[in-house]
Amino acid sequence: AAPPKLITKRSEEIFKEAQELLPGGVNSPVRAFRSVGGGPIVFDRVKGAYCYDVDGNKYVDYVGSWGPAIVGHANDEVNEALKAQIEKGTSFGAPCALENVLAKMVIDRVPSVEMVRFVSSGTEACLSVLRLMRAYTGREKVIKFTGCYHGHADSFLVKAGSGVITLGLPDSPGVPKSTAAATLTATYNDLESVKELFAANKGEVAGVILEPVVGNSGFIVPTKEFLQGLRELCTAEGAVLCFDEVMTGFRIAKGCAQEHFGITPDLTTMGKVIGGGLPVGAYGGKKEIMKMVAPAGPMYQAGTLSGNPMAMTAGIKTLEILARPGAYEYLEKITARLIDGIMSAAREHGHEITGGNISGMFGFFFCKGPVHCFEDAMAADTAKFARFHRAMLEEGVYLAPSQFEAGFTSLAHTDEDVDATIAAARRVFARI
Ligand SMILES: Cc1ncc(COP(=O)(O)O)c(CN[C@@H](CN)CCC(=O)O)c1O
Repeated sequence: AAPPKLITKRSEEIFKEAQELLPGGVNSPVRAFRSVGGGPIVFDRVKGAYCYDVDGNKYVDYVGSWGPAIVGHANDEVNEALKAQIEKGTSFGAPCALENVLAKMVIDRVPSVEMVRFVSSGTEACLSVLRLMRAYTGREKVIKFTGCYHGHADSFLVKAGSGVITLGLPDSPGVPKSTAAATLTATYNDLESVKELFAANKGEVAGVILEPVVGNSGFIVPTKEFLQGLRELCTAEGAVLCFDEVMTGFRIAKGCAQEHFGITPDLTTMGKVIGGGLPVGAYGGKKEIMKMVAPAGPMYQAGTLSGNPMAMTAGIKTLEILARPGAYEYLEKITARLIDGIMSAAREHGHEITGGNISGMFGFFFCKGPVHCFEDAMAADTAKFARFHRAMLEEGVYLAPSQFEAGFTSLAHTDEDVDATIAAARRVFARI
């Protein structure tokens, strides 16, 4: 059957103008659709599981603003709470009780986090935690993993995963060689590669940072042995273990990926979900380490809008909704059905595919698999992914515009949405 005709005239006009105003026409690279081709869809509004573009088209949205929209876009309860707060002002630049409320909710849910500092993005949380690892240990080197992305601070743009890899730039221009030199890169799910780095840099490694479930090379799950091994290695080497839970936090489980796998990091970074769609990042962990942070301790870190009452309000309401009975069971049920349906549809039409989900985070690769690390993910047929992405847009399904990104569901996605998506995938796999 011929694909439905998708009218995107207004999107094209707006994006054309944007390209004269914003680098690449966007304020974040992945939004430009460069790795899937075709022009991006310009959103007019979002609600629940759906996004609506400026040409009046409606899509089931599996990006959800890259994670924050876990209780559904423009959730009525979140909006009500924000409307009430806005009357009291959007930013104080002074202490506010709401910061204590969200901090207590985070600390209650994540036992390894005894103290937390709010910032305004995941990048800010990760660059702060890097400085904290170094301040706490007095060491300078850090170990990260190929294909993991921790925001765009200089030290992390060394074989970063999201964005940089999608744009095919393994190292970003502008990152000083001296800075990059202090970042060691290992292979995900490969404990030997980490041991080698520790051995080659004896006593110099401040810490190890990783995505405890990778979302920035596509969806890649760690083995429990890998996480357990990292935990033991860091303890033995006197290095700090940091889980970057900006994407996995409060999505993989109520207590984050660290609860799901039963492994306890020393520090955790968070973002996305805890802002409920407003700008929030956070880093936290053992009091002994967090007490290094100014003004309690000597490590400086600050932010004008850190902990602002609007962002705290959205985060508080979002975590409240997620704490209701059955929330995570629901995310697991609909997301497992979605990814199983997509993979069955692919196989029915002879397409190689591998993938999976944990709770409301999922992903798939167009290759035989299994995919244990970024190097494995590079086998994926990205040209096929691009065709699939565009064809699914024509069917009214909005997927992450890169093979090297994960997908996200929400409490607003229904069985009907999932069934419609699987039916669309079946039609598309028959013709791509
Ligand atoms: C594990 C992890 N750590 C840190 C970050 C950076 O967070 P932000 O600075 O974008 O809030 C992210 C941001 N994720 C990307 C999605 N690949 C955000 C989308 C974008 O870059 O536009 C992340 O996934």
